[in-house]
Amino acid sequence: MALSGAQKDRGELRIHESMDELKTDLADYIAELSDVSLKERGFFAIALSGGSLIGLLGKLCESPYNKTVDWSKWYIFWADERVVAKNHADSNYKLAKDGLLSKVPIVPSHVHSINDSVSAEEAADDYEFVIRQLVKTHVVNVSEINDCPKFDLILLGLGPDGHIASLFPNHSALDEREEWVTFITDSPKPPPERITFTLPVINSASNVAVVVTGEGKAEALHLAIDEVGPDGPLIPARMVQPAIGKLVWFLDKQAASKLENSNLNN
Ligand SMILES: O=C1O[C@H](COP(=O)(O)O)[C@@H](O)[C@H](O)[C@H]1O
Repeated sequence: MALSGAQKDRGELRIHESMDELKTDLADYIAELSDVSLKERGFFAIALSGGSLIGLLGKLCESPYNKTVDWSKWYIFWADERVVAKNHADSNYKLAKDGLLSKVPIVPSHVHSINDSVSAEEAADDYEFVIRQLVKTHVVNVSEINDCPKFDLILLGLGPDGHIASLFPNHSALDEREEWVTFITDSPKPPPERITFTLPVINSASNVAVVVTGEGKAEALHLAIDEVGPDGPLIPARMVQPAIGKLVWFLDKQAASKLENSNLNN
């Protein structure tokens, strides 16, 4: 049985007893958001991350989701991508293709991966251009409070250093306020060249889910969620603060083990 509760200003915490429970809850949550978006506006624009997240989405390829989800209306984006060839082991696209996209009937032209044949800077510019075109056709909604795209759902992982997408601690990319997609060439985690959604885009989404498992992320999760005082470190995950949208944390017990309030009850 999952523990669920709201943490003041830090969104909803869902702490799961087992990986199986977490995966089912995550699949239910995504399928439900997809239904709501399709009813409301006819499209579901979802941005994926890479890393361990994809392995946790596996239930979506299974019954009942593979039959009940209307995959034909899904539009896939990446909250961040490594600037490597699409068939490279480090590619977030490859990870998602192998683990999810090749197993469900998503329309190939709805899969918006980055241009892997140009520099990181050009890839970021190209990706932003693509999103701008899709905002014009309403495939991606636009925020009512700024001119940012409003993705129906952005799925994020969390690095042990507190990074989300490819926004790393103390990196100048965290200060980007104009661009929707930016690039870095000095990622502390290899590979060095990456593109990433900026904080304004992440915080303009209708829904943001951060999926975190394992003891190795417990300290970062504590710093992301608990009160750390004015002198505490401001890690990127703490800057995930949707302006209007809903923030949900999908956690296992190990990741939640350092939270001050991990015995949440509604
Ligand atoms: O490099 C990245 O790391 C984060 C976290 O990955 P994880 O394997 O520790 O879950 C991931 O969310 C991001 O998309 C990826 O590019």
